[in-house]
Amino acid sequence: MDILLYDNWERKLRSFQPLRQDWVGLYCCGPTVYDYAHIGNLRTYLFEDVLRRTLEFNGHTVRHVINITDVGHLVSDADDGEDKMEKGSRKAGESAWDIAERFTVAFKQDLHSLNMLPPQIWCKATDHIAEQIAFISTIEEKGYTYITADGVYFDTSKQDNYGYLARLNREGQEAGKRVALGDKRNATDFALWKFSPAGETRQMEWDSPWGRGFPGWHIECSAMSAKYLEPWFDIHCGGEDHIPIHHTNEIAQTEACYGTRLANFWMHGYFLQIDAGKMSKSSGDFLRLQTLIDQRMDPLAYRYLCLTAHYRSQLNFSWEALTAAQTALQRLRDNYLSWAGEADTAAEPDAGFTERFHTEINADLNLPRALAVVWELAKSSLSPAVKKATLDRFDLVLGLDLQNWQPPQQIIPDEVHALAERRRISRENKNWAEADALRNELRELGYEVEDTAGGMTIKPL
Ligand SMILES: Nc1ncnc2c1ncn2[C@@H]1O[C@H](COP(=O)(O)OP(=O)(O)OP(=O)(O)O)[C@@H](O)[C@H]1O
Ligand SMILES: [Zn+2]
Repeated sequence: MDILLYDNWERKLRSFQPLRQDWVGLYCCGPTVYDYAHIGNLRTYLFEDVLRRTLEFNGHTVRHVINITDVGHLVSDADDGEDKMEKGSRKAGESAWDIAERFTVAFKQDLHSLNMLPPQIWCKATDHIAEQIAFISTIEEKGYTYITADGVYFDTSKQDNYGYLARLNREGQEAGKRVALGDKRNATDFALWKFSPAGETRQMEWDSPWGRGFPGWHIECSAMSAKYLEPWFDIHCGGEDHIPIHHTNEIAQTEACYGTRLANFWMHGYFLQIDAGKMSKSSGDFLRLQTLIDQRMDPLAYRYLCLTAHYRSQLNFSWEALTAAQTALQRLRDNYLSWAGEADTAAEPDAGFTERFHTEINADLNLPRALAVVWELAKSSLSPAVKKATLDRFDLVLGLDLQNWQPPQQIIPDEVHALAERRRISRENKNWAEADALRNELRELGYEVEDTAGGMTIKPL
């Protein structure tokens, strides 16, 4: 079945055809690890996870790469200001290397809690300084760079189609920003390598042919995607904010270096909003996955919530919407569990429902409509065994981990524990009448004690 995906380069739905027979290259711009990820960032990774699962559902083998930006992403996307890592390090009172490690671990844990498939390749910017320097050297040899007092810059006027992804109006930008150009030749020029500030030692800095310093933010993605995929690969993803600067500049670099525009498809996840504004790490006021868990929300309820909105529309977060998602997820789990309990034989997924679900996910990941198919399946008159088998198949894409869900263990009140303990002591003292009376008292409270070789267990009746 054809897969239609919205390609932001051509600004239209295109039929997806892999560039190679053996794998599909999928590169997703990763987090800048100066703080915890917020649930907005995680929405983008959830969209990418569903994309990967959809490709796999269609029989493709995906080579999925996520990078970790642990150096070079400046506070301003216009290559000004402090490195977010150095700033985060000061705020946390820890070294930049330590916060990078700590927030990378936390990020991977978040992906795991949301049941995202780990990429085959994780790669971090600071492990690939040599590759980035080599990349810049090639661009320099090809005549696309110039050097200013603070770094090596990419001269965007050398490329006729610079900014095509974002449909940038370059003349307008030049006119508007001329005053703030500094040493840059064009408003859209960007840093490939920044020099360490004179007289200062940064925590993260390296020698290079141009001087001691650190790579610009965009070069890591061009260098690492070429290394782990190819200079020209299938699908490149990120959040919608990456379109005008980060992805535009990645394309410029790769085109200058290899003469290809990096990826065949450019796909972007739209923002999670809060109070009608973008949820943002830099604003300091954001919700983490842990914040939701602290409010007794299941991380997979957030996954469900994200599935209810198309990735190309913004989603406004509210606690009401999350609670509704948690209720819906729980209903689905209860349904699934009851089918699993009734199904005495294994069955094949229903072909008609599977085809409809497949059609929706292949229509540019229309998960809201795919979820509607799920609920129709739940209400259908199919046998429990077939419903379960069909939903198992769908869950390969939904990623709600239905198979592994267990009803939470009931919490046994202290009073019941205390009675059971008294009964244990009565038995130890061979006071059988008292032990029996206590057993009856426990039954009246709705609990059964069982004496086992290893002690006793208490179960609700
Ligand atoms: N509110 C949001 N909703 C969805 N995706 C987002 C949101 N904010 C950022 N993203 C995406 O999350 C991914 C990780 O971004 P990154 O860690 O670089 O965030 P950041 O730019 O440092 O943080 P912020 O923009 O929140 O200050 C990127 O693909 C980015 O486009
Ligand atoms: Zn990137």
